[in-house]
Formats: sequence, C-alpha cells, structure tokens
Amino acid sequence: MTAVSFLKKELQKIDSQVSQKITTFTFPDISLVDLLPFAATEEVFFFESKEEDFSYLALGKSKFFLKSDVQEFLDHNPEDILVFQDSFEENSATLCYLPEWCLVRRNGSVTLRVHHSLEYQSYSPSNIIFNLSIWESFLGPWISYEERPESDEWAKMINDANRLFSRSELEKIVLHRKKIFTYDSPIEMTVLFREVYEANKNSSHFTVYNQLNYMEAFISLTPERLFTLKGQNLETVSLAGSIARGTDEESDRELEERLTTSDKLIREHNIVTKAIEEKLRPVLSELTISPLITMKLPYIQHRQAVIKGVLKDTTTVLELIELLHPTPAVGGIPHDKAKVKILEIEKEKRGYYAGPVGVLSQKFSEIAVGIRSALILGPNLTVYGGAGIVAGSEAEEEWIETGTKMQPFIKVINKSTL
Ligand SMILES: C=C(O[C@@H]1C=C(C(=O)O)C=C[C@H]1O)C(=O)O
Repeated sequence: MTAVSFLKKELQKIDSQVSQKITTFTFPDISLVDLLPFAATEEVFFFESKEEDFSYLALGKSKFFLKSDVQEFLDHNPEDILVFQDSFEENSATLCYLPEWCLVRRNGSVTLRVHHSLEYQSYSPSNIIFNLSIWESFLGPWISYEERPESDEWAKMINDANRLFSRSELEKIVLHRKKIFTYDSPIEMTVLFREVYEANKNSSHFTVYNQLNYMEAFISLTPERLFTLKGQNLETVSLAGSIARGTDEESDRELEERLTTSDKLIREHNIVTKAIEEKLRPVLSELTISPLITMKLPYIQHRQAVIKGVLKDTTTVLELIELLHPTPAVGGIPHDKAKVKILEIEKEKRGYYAGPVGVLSQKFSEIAVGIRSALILGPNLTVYGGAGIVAGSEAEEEWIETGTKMQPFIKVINKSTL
C-alpha cells in the first residue's frame, strides 16, 4: 500500500473526530514527501533533517507571528512546532507561523496535529491532505535560459571584490550568481520538487520545500545548518572552502588533500570558524570546536568544523538566529561592511537565497541556511550558486565552483521532461 492510500484510509476513519480545537493522531511510519503532491492547501512547508531523522509537513496557516511574539508562544505551547523562514536581508520577508495541519515524522512514527483556523475550518483531514483532482504530472523542456550575471559581468564582480581586499576594506565576501530557466507554462511545483528530492537523496543534510502560494515555491537541498538547538544544547557548523569530487578514489583523495592544505581554502574556512566562535562565546558555556572534517557530497566537498556548546538561557532562539545570520559562509567579513558590499556588487536583493529556514519549538529548533536552492515563480525557475571570495580568488574558478553548486538542480532540469 502506498503512503497516500494508507494515510487516506486512516484519515477517513478519524474524520468524524476532528472537532476540537487541537487534535493529535499518531500513524505508523510513512514518508511525508510522498504526500506532497496531494496537499490541497495553498501554503505547504516541508522540512527534512537528516541530522536528526526528522521530517515535518505543514499545510495551511493557523496563526502568524511577529518575531516579538514567538518566544512567549513557544514557552506556553511545548507541543507546537512553528515554520520559520527569513530572507538573507533580515526582516524583509520574515515568515513565522503555526500551520493548520502539521505532520511530524520522528523515530518511525508520524503524528498529525490539527489547529483549526477560519480558512480551512470545514475541511476534514482526508480532504485537506488529498487533492483528488491530480492530473498527469508533466514539465516540458525549458524554452529559454539566462545566466545572471553573464561570465564577463561575474569577472567584474570578482574584480570589485579584489579591489576591496587590496584596500583592506574587506577580508572575505560571498557572491552568488543565478541561472534562470523559463517554461511555457507555470511549473508544477511539487512535481519538480519531488524529482529534485529523489535525484539527490544523498546530497543534502536538510531539505526544504516552501510553497508560498499556488505560483511560488522555494526549494533548498542544503548541507549547511545555522544551528540545532535541543533544550539548551546548541550545535552549529563552520562550513566553507570547496573543491570538486574526483572521478575515482585516487583523484578524489588528491582533491581532498588540496582542500585540507590550500592556504586560500584554509583562510576562507578559518574566517568563518573565528567569526562564529566570537559571536557565540558570550552566549555559550562549554564551547568546543571539532578538528577539521571533510564534508563529502556527491557533487562537491567542503571543509567543515562542528561547534557545540550550552546556550545560556538569557538568549532566545530568535536572538540566536539574529546573532548568527549571516555567517561569513554566506556573508563576509567585516560583517556589516560585507552586507552593504554584497548588495552593491550583486545589485539585487537575495530574498530567500542564503536566508535562515527551519522549524522552531520549545524543545527542538533547527535552522538551516537556504543555499543549494531554487525559486519557482510561475513559469520561471531560478537556481542559485554562491562562493566565498578572498584575496587571490579567480573569476573563472569561482564561476566553475558556483556552477557545480547548482548541479543538484541542473541535472534534473536537463532531463528535459519530468
Ligand atoms: C554560498 C554557498 O555555499 C557556501 C560557500 C562555500 C565556499 O565558498 O566554499 C562552501 C559552502 C557554503 O558555506 C552556496 O552554495 O551558494
């Protein structure tokens, strides 16, 4: 039996019981991502953490939160999990809400929690989860494609950055570029997402699908976490410095050797570790930093260190997001100057690319960094790739690296039909 038909049968049994304000049901194990194409609400948020064996599917919105009201809600509602997403530019598109229908998969069992709101009041669980008017899913080949910036403009951007380094205005800046694909009709968003998900099962530590409305969705298959907070135990990573994977074991090991010994890559990574350590030291006790770990993804390898500690209880989870984001893994150093220069050089706001995204609750919060990401807007699909630039970075090398970082999406797009 598929997850969908199983859940449908179970939900039909309990439909009549859904009358209280909050209702909780537990089911045996099912894959939440299999339910996505059947979601009948306009807003859909999916978050999966391989670090924690945790997946979360939120349908509809029950209540919106201002940042200032989040902590009080979490303090008083230990069972609820809020959706959180912010743009790279803080506070310009903060999204924080309690979903109406919330499925959580943890340790092999799935729990559904329902908070009724006016919008979906008359829906029964089997109606909200199963949109039965599903048609044959199809995405044709794209009809046009644009590089933004083109490679010569990218070279100028890297030049601009190098000028800032030589004047000692900046030590590091992360710059990104985009590929924009246009289709002849609006993209079937959950179909595209599931293809990308299936094709990249081993490529991400966190997977995000945020359908903001019927025309717009953000997808991220990110290896980078801003933090995981379990009780007061905090874990984060310093992730920076990248190199390709080899075509065989020997070449892969040679590349890893370069990743661990290159002065430029060591510098790029150390800047991030030091900045995170400086930010966290005042709010953590028992801070530890692991030795260097190579993070090997199927398409790229990175330098990584794991940073742990115990958060003092004077800091709230939202203060932690504000404190850490953006780390110089996606921003730069000095922090404030880099933020200004990023917008000056990139010319457009980043929006959700490289912004914090995840879930918040009293006992467990996990926020990822929205890189290795794409945005669907009607018939347009924008894929993002960024790279840390330091003195000595070369435009062509960084062009190739940013292209490699888009691979998880490009390999699916180039299959032409879904
Ligand atoms: C900015 C991105 O990735 C970040 C930059 C890296 C680098 O410069 O080596 C490595 C990992 C990420 O922290 C991206 O993928 O868009």
